[in-house]
Amino acid sequence: MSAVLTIESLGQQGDGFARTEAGPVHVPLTLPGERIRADTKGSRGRLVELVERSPDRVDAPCPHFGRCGGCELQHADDRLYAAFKRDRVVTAFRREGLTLDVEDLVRCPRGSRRRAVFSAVRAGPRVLFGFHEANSNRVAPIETCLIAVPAIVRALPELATLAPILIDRKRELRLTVTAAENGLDVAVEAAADLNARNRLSAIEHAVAAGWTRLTIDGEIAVQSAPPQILFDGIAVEPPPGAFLQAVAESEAAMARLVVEHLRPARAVADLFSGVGTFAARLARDHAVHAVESDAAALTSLDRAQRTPQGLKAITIERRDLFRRPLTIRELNRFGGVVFDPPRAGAEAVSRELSQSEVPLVAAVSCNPTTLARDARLLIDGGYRLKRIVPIDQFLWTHHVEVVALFER
Ligand SMILES: C[S@@+](CC[C@H](N)C(=O)[O-])C[C@H]1O[C@@H](n2cnc3c(N)ncnc32)[C@H](O)[C@@H]1O
Repeated sequence: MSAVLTIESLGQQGDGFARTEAGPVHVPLTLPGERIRADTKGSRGRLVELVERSPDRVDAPCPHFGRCGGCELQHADDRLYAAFKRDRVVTAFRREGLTLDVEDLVRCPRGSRRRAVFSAVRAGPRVLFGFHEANSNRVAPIETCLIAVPAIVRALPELATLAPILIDRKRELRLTVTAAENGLDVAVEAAADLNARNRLSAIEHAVAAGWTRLTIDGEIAVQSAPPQILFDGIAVEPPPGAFLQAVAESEAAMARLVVEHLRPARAVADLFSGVGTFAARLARDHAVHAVESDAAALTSLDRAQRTPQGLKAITIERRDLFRRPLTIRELNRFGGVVFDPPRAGAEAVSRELSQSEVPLVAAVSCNPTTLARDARLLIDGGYRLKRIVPIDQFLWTHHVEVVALFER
C-alpha cells in the first residue's frame, strides 16, 4: 500500500516512526518532521519519495548507504544523531521509573572500527562479499567502508578474492576481521570442506597479504605472529574471533571511567571479563578476579598476566554468571566490581550485588534496556547512581554503549 506519512520520531532501531489509521509504521532512512511517500506492509514501510525534507537531513557520505545495512543513520545531522543515542538511554531508564542526568554522548570517530564481520554468499556464478542489507539475508557488496580502520578498508579487495576460495555451496561465509597491533587477524566461519589446493591457496593469500593469522572454522591455517591487542599498553593475544570492543577509542573511554571509579578499591572483580579489557588495566593497581564463561578468552588473559608487564595478580574463573552469579559472600571480598555482560544484561549478578556490601560498582552495557533493569535492582538495593555516560561505538547505527557508575 502506498501512503503519505508524517514521521513523528525515531524509533529504538533508528527508523522513522509514523502513526496511520491502520497502526504504527516504521520507515527506515527517514527523519522526524519529514513528510514522505512510503510503501507499507503491516508495520514496516519503505521510503519511496521525500515529500518534505527535514532540515536535519544531510547527504550520506558513503556510496553504499541505503543498500548496505551496516549504517542506518548517515542521513541524520550530527546533533540529531547524538541526541537520538542519548535519548535511547534516557527512555530506557525512564521506563524503569529512573529519571537521571544522562551525560552527553561520547563520540567515536570515522575510520575507527577495528573489528568487523563481513559475509559472503553465492549469487549464481558470482560470490558477493560485503555486509548484510538491512534486516535481510542478502549481502550488499562493498568496495569501501567509512567506519572501518584504514587497514581493514585496504584489505577489502583481498578479502573479496579470498571468499570464493573458501565459500561452501550452500552456506553463507562469515569473516571476522580484527585489526591487531601487528596486522590483520582474519577468522573465517562456515567454510566449505576444503581440498588441499584451496587450503593452500587461502594460506598463500593470507601470507601475501601479510595477515598475522588466518583461522578457518576455529583452526589456525597460518600464523606469522600471534596477533596482539594493547589495552592501554598491556599486550594480550586474543583467541580467534574473540570478543573485543569494536573501537579502541570507545573502549578507552569506557575503561577510563571504570578504572577511575574503582580506584579506591583494593581488590576488584571483573565479571564477564572477556580477554581482560578492564581486568588488564585494573591490574596495574589492584588485585583482580576475572570471571567469564569463555575458556579461550580466559586463557589469553592468563597468558597476558604471566608475561612480565608490571601487573598485580589476576585470578581467573570460568563460570556461567547467568546461572551461577557470584554470591553475596563472594562479592563482599571486593572493594569494587565491574560487569560488562552480553545484551541480555546481568540480572542474576545485579540481584546478588544489590544485597552485597560492595562499595563501588561499574556497569558497562551495550543494551540500555537491560542495563536500566539491572540499575533498578541496584538502586532498590541501596546503591546511588553517580554517573551515566552513553558512549558511541557503532557509528551511524542505533547501537549505544553505556557506562553507569554506582556507589554505596
Ligand atoms: C560484552 S562482552 C564483554 C567482554 C569484556 N568485558 C570486554 O570488554 O571485552 C561479554 C562477555 O560475556 C561473556 N559471557 C557471555 N555469557 C556469559 C555467561 N553466561 N557467563 C559468563 N560470561 C558470559 C562473553 O563470552 C563475553 O566475553
